[in-house]
Formats: sequence, C-alpha cells, structure tokens
Amino acid sequence: MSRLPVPRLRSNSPDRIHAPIPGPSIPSGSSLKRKAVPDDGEESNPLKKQQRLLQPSRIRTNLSQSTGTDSKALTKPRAPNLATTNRSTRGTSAPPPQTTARTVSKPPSATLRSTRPAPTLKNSAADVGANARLATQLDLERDAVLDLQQDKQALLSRLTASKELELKRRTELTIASEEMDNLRKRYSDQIAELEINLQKKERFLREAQEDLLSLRRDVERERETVISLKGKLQSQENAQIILTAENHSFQSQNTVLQTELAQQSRRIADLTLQHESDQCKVDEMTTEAMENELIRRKLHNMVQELKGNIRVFCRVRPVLSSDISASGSQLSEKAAPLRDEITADMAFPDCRDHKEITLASSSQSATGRERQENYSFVFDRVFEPHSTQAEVFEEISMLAQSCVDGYNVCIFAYGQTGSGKSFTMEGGSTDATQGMIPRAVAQVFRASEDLRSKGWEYKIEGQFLEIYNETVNDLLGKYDLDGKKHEIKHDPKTGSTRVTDITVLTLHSPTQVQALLSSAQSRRSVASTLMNERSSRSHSVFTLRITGSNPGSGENCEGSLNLVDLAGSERINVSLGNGLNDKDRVKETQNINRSLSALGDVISALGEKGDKHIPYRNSKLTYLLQNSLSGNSKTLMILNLSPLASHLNESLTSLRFATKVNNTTLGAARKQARSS
Ligand SMILES: Nc1ncnc2c1ncn2[C@@H]1O[C@H](COP(=O)(O)OP(=O)(O)OP(=O)(O)O)[C@@H](O)[C@H]1O
Repeated sequence: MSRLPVPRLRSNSPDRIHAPIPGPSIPSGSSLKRKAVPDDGEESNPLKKQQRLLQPSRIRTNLSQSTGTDSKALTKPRAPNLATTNRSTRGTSAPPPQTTARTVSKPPSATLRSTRPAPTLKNSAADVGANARLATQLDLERDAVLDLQQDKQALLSRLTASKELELKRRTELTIASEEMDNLRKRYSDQIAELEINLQKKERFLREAQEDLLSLRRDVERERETVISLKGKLQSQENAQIILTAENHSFQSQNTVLQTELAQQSRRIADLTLQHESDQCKVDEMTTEAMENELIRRKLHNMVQELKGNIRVFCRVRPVLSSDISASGSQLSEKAAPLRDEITADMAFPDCRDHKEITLASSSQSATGRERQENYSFVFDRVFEPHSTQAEVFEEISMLAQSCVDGYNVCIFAYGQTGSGKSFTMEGGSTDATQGMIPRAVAQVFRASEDLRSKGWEYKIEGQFLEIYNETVNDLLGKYDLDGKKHEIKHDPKTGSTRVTDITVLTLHSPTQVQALLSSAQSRRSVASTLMNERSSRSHSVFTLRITGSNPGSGENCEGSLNLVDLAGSERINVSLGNGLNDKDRVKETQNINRSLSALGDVISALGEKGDKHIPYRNSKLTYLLQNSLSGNSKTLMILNLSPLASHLNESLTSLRFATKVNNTTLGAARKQARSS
C-alpha cells in the first residue's frame, strides 16, 4: 500500500485544506480583549459599570457568532486511508482556538441589574452632568457597537464564503477518495501480484545479497590467498634467483670438473694400463712368492731336521729365597754364603754355544777318602739360571712356525718337582715372565697372519687336558675333574688325534689363551684340595691345532703344537716322605714313572732304524702324543733342573734320561750329540 502512486494523493493534501482562508484579515484578538478587559478606573466609576452592563449581550453575540455550531463545520473531513498518519493529523487539525479567548469575559447581566443604584434628587445636578457624559459615552459605545456589528457582518460573510469553499473542497475530497477506492479495487490484483513479485524479488535480492556476501568473503579469502601466493611467489623468485646464481656457479664448477674429469679419465686409462701390467707382475710375483714359500717351508723343515727332530734343552732355575729360608736361615747377611752352601756344584763351560753343563759331586770311598766326580752333559742348548723366558722361547719359536707349516710339534717340560717346569711352560703373570705356551700361541697367530698375505687362511683351536693316574681329564670342561671318561682316538687317514668329549675352543686372539690357562689352573687347584699337589702329580697337555688352506694354490695343511708339562720325575722314595696317604702317593708315583719311562722307550724306539714296534700304548701320554712324536714331527724336551745341592742326584737322573732322548734321531736328519 505504501507504494501506491503518491502524487495524486498529495494533490488533495490537507495542506491545501488548511490553507488560510482568503479575505480581509481578522483583527487580532487584542482589540476584542481590550474591550472585554475592564479598565482599572471602571470599578470606581458607576457609569462605566453601567456601560459594562450593556456589554454582555454584545459580547455574547460576538462569541455566539464566533464559537457557534458553524465553527464545527470547519472540522477537517476524514482523510483518505492512503494518507500517512501525519498527513491525517495535519488534515484534521482544528482551526486555531481564537474563539476560546472570546468566551472568557462573559459578564453576568443579572448581577449588573441588581446592583444598579436608585437615582436620588439630591444629586440631580451632578447627575445631569454625569448623564450627559454618559450619554456621550453611550453614543460612543453605540458607534462602537455599530462598528462591531459591521465587523461581525463582514466576518459572517467571510465565514459563509469559507464554508462554501470548504464544502466544495469536501466534495472534491470525497470524489477523490471514491476515485482512490476505485483505483485501489482496480489495481488490487496487480498490486498483490506486484507485491508477490516484490517479495520474490526481495527474497531474490536477499539471496543475491547473501550470495554476494559469500562471494565477497570468497573473494576476500581468494585475495588473501593471492597475497600469500604472491609472497610465496616472491620468495620463490628470490630463491630461484639464488638457485640460478648457484646453478651458474655449479655450471662453471661443472665445466672445471668436467675438464678435470677428462684429465682424470686419461690418467685412469693410463693407470689402468699400468695396473694391468703391474697386475701381471703381481701375479708373476705371487706365483714366485708361492714357490718361494714352498721353498722356505722345505728349507725351514730342513733346518729343523738338521737341528734334529728331537732336541733337548736344559734349563736350570735360579735359587729362590724360599730355597734359602727352607734351609734354615732368613737373615739376609747370611743368605749369600748360604746360597753357595745349598747350591749344587754346577758349571756351564760352553760360553760360546751354551750347550754344556757340568755337575760335580763329592762322595766318600769305601776307604773313607773324599772322591770328586764330574759329570758333563751336552744338549742342544743349556740355559743358565739367569736366562729369561724370552731367551728360551727364541730358540723354540721356529717350532711354532713349523706347526703353522703343517708339522706336528711336541714340547715337553721334564724335571723333578719344583724344578721350574710350570714356570717354563705357563710362566708368571707379567709379560716378561710369560711362559712357552702363551708365547708359542702368539707366535702361531703371528705366523698365520703373515701367511695370510700369501693366500693362507687358518683356523686355530685349543684344548687343555691332564693325565692323572692314567686318566684323561678336561681342564677346560664344565664338569669337575675326573667327571667324564675321555678316550683317545687316532685317525690313520688324516693322522690327526681326537679326545672324546674334550672341550675344543676356537681361538681368535692370543689373549684368550691366558684366560684358558688361568681357568685350567683354578680347576687343578680345586682338585689339589682333594689330592695334594695335583699339578706336580699329573701331566698337563695344552694342544693347539692349526688348520690352514690356501684357495689360490689349493694347498691344505694341518699342524699341531703340544705343550706338555710333565709330572715330577722324582724317585718314589722322595715322594713317599711328603705324602699323608702313602698308598695313593705310591700309585701316583708308579704311574708317573711308568709314563715317563714309556715316553723314553717310545723316543728310543723311534730313534732305532727298521720297522721296530713303537710302544705308544704303554701309557696314555705316549698314546695321546703318538702322531706328534712320529714321522716328521718335531720334539723338544726342556729339561728343568733344580740348582740345589740337595737335588743333585735327582738332577743327575734327569740329565741321564734327557741324554738318552737327546741321542735319539728322529726323521731324516741326525743330530750331532756329545755325552760324557
Ligand atoms: N727360571 C725361573 N726363574 C725364577 N723362578 C723360577 C724359575 N723356574 C722356577 N721358578 C720358581 O720355582 C718354583 C717352582 O717352580 P715350578 O712350580 O714351575 O716347578 P715345577 O717343576 O712345575 O713343580 P711341580 O712339578 O710341582 O709343578 C716356583 O715358585 C717358580 O716360580
């Protein structure tokens, strides 16, 4: 409805209805008021009061004319519905309330009449004058009334004209209102349709606005994305610039490198040619080295054979402080003379080759005369008491090389109890006092490592056992000694010897051996609590098995190194003096003596020509070492001697046994030997 065409309605606007009525202007109310409001002097003047009595009718007339029902005809006609509220208010506003003021001063005429005073004769003269003045005034008033009546007449005429005009306009307004209604009826469908369309369009507009809003948000987001992408693009461009610069630099480097590469390629080609020619030389040299190695082995073996496949070293241990204290004196000032006193009369006359040892013994003849006897023994090498472990090993290190070359080597330590066998074989805890076993193992590892460059690969295994009372015990086993029965097996095809259920450890470094020796020593110590001096009463055999192969030459070899610490070789009467259980000790000693003499017998038999029977089976020891004593095997016996005079007879027995061994020839070469 609010969208109806407005201009036409505005043509009937109440503004026009309230337009001032044309005509002469009505004098301001002040003229009427002026006449209605009593003057200050009137209350005191009776004439004025009398005149005022006449005024009510005049005023009433005026008022009735001005505020009569006619004025209601000026009420604004009802505004058309389409007009706004304001317009309606304006259209129906009442004319200005001018007439209200006029009703204020309506005097009560009855009151005036009752209060009028009655005339008297006494006052006649004054009254005449007063009457004259009153008459004059009355005339004036009449004139005024006439004027007023004329004014009233004019106003009535104007009022009539206004009413007519109003009527006319009302009529026009009614007609216009009717036209409006007609128009509204005629266009109501269109308006409704337009309104629906309008609503649709408004909805469409709303949706479009929402879409627009969403699109704006999208655009905003896209703008932010674009800004961020621009930032990234900028940084990428910067990075690209840097990369381009780097690329240029790399390209130039690449060019330089390409040039260098070309030079290097030429050098490589030259070197390849050189390498090929060198490789041919290397191959030739390798073949030569192999041949040389073979020759070396043969020569080495020849040297060993020339030295003798059975050799005997003699080593005299120093006098120990324990020897001196055992002899009865602990005082140091007496120690030196006592040392001489307890020391046997030994001499080492061969200062150049160190091969001879002489012992002097004095005894009384049947006639009571003092008799001096000298004994001289010659061995492959004699070590004096001050000799070190390193000096002893220097002489036997070549045997370690032989076992790496595939030979069987046996090193025995022979001697009476306390002569230094264990010290020689196992040694002390320091590097300087290391015995033959750890030194030989280290030498084997060194030799195998050296041969690695000539294509040899080696596997080194170790076992450690003892033979006590003709029983084999595993010194590296998990169980207590004597816990398991071990048997000795020989393989005639390969010439190798195996002991059943014995612990065989693969050795990767020489340092492992020291741990094995300690472990074996502790096991023997446990056994010692049960049987006194176990280590002295049993043979211990440390075996190193070295298996080598050379894939280049197709050669294989297997050698073994047996390091044997023999039981004490003392005579039975000596042992009996120390033991608590003499029966056991006698049995121990008999077994020891039997095995030692079996060893001597085997060595003697080996030295004899012809197919003589070799009594290996006479003892566990010789049976175990069967393959290491026969053929091209190398055997070394280290005879350990006590320096004490009290052990002289035992020393002489040991020296005689060693001489017997020393005179034996094993294999191809025969040794030169001397004996007393
Ligand atoms: N060359 C040496 N230098 C210094 N001390 C030595 C030497 N030889 C042996 N000894 C010492 O002599 C003592 C006895 O030596 P060892 O135990 O080796 O004799 P053994 O013959 O093995 O005796 P057993 O048969 O009882 O085992 C030990 O205290 C040892 O340290």
